[in-house]
Amino acid sequence: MILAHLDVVPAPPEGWDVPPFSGEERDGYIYGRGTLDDKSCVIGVLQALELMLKRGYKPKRSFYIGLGHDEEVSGHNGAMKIVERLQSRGVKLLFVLDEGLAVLDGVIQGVKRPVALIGTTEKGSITLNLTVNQPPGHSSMPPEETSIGILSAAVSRLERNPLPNMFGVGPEASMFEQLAGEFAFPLNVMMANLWLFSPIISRVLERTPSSNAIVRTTTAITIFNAGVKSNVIPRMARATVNFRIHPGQTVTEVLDIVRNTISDERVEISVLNSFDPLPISPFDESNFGYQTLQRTIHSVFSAAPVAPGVCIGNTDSRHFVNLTDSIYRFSPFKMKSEDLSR
Ligand SMILES: CCCCCCCC/C=C\CCCCCCCC(=O)N[C@@H](CCSC)C(=O)O
Repeated sequence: MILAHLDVVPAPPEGWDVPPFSGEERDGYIYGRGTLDDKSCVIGVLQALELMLKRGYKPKRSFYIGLGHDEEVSGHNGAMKIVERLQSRGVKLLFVLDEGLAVLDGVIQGVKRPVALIGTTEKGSITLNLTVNQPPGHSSMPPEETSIGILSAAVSRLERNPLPNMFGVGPEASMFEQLAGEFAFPLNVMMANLWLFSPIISRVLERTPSSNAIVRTTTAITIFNAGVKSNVIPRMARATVNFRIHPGQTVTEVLDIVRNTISDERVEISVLNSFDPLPISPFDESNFGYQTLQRTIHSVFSAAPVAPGVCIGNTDSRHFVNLTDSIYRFSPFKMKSEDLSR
């Protein structure tokens, strides 16, 4: 089954080089909200179908295409409905391919050649609302601590105390072991001997946001709200925090750590949504899905070695776990380090 999604996150009008829905082509790039996530995969799938139809191609086995329309808001009415329908028909899938990792070109420090990473698992996620309620008042007679001050301190504690570096206890270690030969000396030796060098490698990886994301559960403060008037101390302050959970941890473990870090009963913690990291899909030589994907990647990006990786973002494919144990996340485009912020 091949998945992609049509929806995009909202586009604020300001801050764009070109209008966000123009799809303008400039210097070899298509600009527009959702170009990478996930229009490129949608168009890739549709163009491939069109080409196969034109050529009268007859596939050896049947396959499904699933195009979701609400991936960015958890896929409740898209992917989840597709899964329900397939389950009601008793369908089992050989493998699922969805968006995800890509051909990384200069993204992994120390690796010269572009490398294709197939996401064989996906991080979990937990989103929390932190709320502080304190008596409101006039700014001329402020109390020692306000709802805003208490919440800011809690949020700051979360940022200053990241969750532990878990490198070596998760599947990201397999990625570095398989790519060891791509690094120059002495990194190649270190990557091939993680049993000895993982303490050093783990410290290096946490220095940049993209590699930090694969060694730990990350903490991102995404919404912060309080106050409506400059001379009024508000009753309520609220922040939303999103954690992406490393495959070696669970929602429950993360929640316990967060409670201990905040350690302030005035901060009410409520869970907006959560799910554990996804199971690791097989990537051995006998696995049909992984091997098919690897062969196909080689035929298009011939210079790129292929390795399994951890998808740091979430995809619709997580809803398919009861239909197959083989779920792969790969978007067929090259990504450079400057593209990571796009
Ligand atoms: C050693 C360095 C490795 C660095 C790896 C970084 C590679 C980054 C490449 C791709 C990014 C992955 C993106 C996956 C697709 C994410 C899609 C998405 O945004 N999904 C939403 C879903 C929301 S569901 C509530 C999300 O927020 O994750």
